[in-house]
Amino acid sequence: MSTQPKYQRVLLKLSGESLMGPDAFGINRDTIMQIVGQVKEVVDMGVEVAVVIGGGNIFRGMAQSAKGMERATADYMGMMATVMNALALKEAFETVGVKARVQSALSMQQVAETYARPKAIQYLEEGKVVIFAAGTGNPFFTTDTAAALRGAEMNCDIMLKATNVDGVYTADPKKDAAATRYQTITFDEAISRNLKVMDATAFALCREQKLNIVVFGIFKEGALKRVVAGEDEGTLVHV
Ligand SMILES: Nc1ncnc2c1ncn2[C@@H]1O[C@H](COP(=O)(O)OP(=O)(O)OP(=O)(O)O)[C@@H](O)[C@H]1O
Ligand SMILES: O=c1ccn([C@@H]2O[C@H](COP(=O)(O)O)[C@@H](O)[C@H]2O)c(=O)[nH]1
Repeated sequence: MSTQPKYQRVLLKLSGESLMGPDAFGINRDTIMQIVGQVKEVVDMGVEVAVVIGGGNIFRGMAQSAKGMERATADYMGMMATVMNALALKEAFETVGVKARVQSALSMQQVAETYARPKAIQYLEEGKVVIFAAGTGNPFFTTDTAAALRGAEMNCDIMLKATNVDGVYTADPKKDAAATRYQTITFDEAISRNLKVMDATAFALCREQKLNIVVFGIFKEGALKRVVAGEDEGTLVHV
């Protein structure tokens, strides 16, 4: 019997670093195909998937050259890094037979469509994966905030933050071996404890819009499907 999804429309936030796999920067082919395979599993369940992609895998490598630059200029470079990731993701989706469209918050008409909410919703209703690139289109923000924004605009049932850790911990698990994972946590607690898994602006927008989040590890086989089916996977951040 096929698994029934708990959510009909999801906003999947993929960190740029999740595309690196074992590499030091850039996009690892096997890793991107593994991620796309997980998304295909939930598309095949009939779930509508919107993706916001980060840029850390490309942008962190340029951090040295961004030093001394105006913050806004560096941020525009960061947003352009997310466009590169979005194009790579779209190609990867098409190789496994999943129709995908890229919409960019910054206009670059030869490269991608510019973000338009009604068109994006139409694509989702048609079963296409919509990849949102260039974050919010504004410097001083992050792609986590873009994910909260697009998740609310697309009327998504949940935001799924796919990352390289398997949930929200009492402290950064990469720095504190004694940190323990929450099964669930409220937005109020996550914000007041200053947990750095997501930025405070993104948490605050999700709280205000009542858009719950599941933080989970994308490298665990079948994790996305389990999250979408409502099984116990990762950490639920809720109102
Ligand atoms: N309390 C915490 N619980 C879980 N993870 C935490 C916590 N505090 C900090 N982190 C860190 O947050 C990171 C999650 O961020 P993520 O992978 O989404 O990166 P990002 O900076 O948003 O994306 P990108 O790579 O695109 O810039 C993890 O690598 C983890 O080490
Ligand atoms: O709305 C946005 C989103 C992103 N940026 C810039 O891009 C990089 C990469 O995004 P991550 O969320 O870190 O993956 C980010 O560091 C910002 O410099 C932005 O300016 N506005």
